[in-house]
Amino acid sequence: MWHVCSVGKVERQNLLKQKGCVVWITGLSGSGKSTVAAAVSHTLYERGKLTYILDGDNVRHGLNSDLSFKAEDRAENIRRVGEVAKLFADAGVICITSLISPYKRDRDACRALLPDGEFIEVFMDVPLEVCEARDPKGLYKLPRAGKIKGFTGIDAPYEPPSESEIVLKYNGEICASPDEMAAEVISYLDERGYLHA
Ligand SMILES: Nc1ncnc2c1ncn2[C@@H]1O[C@H](COP(=O)(O)OS(=O)(=O)O)[C@@H](OP(=O)(O)O)[C@H]1O
Ligand SMILES: Nc1ncnc2c1ncn2[C@@H]1O[C@H](COP(=O)(O)OP(=O)(O)O)[C@@H](O)[C@H]1O
Repeated sequence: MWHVCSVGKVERQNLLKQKGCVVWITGLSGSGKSTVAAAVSHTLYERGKLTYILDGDNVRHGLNSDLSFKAEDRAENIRRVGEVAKLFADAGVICITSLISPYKRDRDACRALLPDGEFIEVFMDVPLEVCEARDPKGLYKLPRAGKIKGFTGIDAPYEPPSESEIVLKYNGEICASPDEMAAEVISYLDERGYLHA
C-alpha cells in the first residue's frame, strides 16, 4: 500500500518557492564535479534556494561504505544515490549529485526514476590528461604504479554521455572557472522554472 499525505510535492515546492529536481554531475576523478557542485549550491543558497549535495566520496563513508569499485558495486552505488536523490527532489529540494557514475546504463536507470525534465545530467568533459595532471588527492599515481586496479580512466571504463542536458567542456588553459560553470547550470535551472514554485 502506498500511503498518501495531504501535504504533497506541490505544497512543499510552494513552501520552498522552487521545484525539486536532480542535477546529476558525471565525469572522471579530478574533472571538477565536487567543485562545481559546491559552487552551484553556494550561489543558490545566496539566492535563497535549498540544495543538497550527494557527493560520491562522502556517501561512500556512510550509506555506501559497504561498496567497492568493481562494476556491480558502482552500479549499486549509483542506484542507491539515484533513489535518495529522487526522495530529495520529491521533498522539493534541488539535489546535486557528484559521482563518477561511469556507466551509461546506471545513469539512465536514475534518469528513469524521475519525471521528464527533472533529471538534469551535467557532463564534466575534461580530458584524462588534465584530470591526471590536477590529481589533488594523488590517486592517479596509484594505478600508474600498479598499486591499485580498476581506476576509472586508467584500467576501468568511463562511458561519456552523448545527450547530457549540460556539457561543461574544458577549453584549454583559459577554461571556465567553477563559478562560470555554476552560472551555466543555474541559468539552465532558471530558464526551465526550477527556481520558482
Ligand atoms: N578505483 C577507483 N576508481 C575511481 N575512483 C576511485 C577509485 N578508488 C577510489 N576512488 C575515489 O572514489 C571517488 C569516486 O567515487 P564515486 O562513488 O563517485 O565512484 S562511482 O560513481 O561509483 O564510479 C573518487 O573521487 P572523485 O575524485 O571525487 O571523483 C576517488 O577519490
Ligand atoms: N573549473 C576549474 N578550473 C580549474 N581547476 C578546477 C576547476 N574545477 C575544479 N578544479 C580543480 O580540479 C581539482 C579536482 O576538482 P574536484 O572538484 O575535486 O574534482 P572531482 O570531484 O571530479 O574529483 C581540484 O584541485 C580543483 O580545485
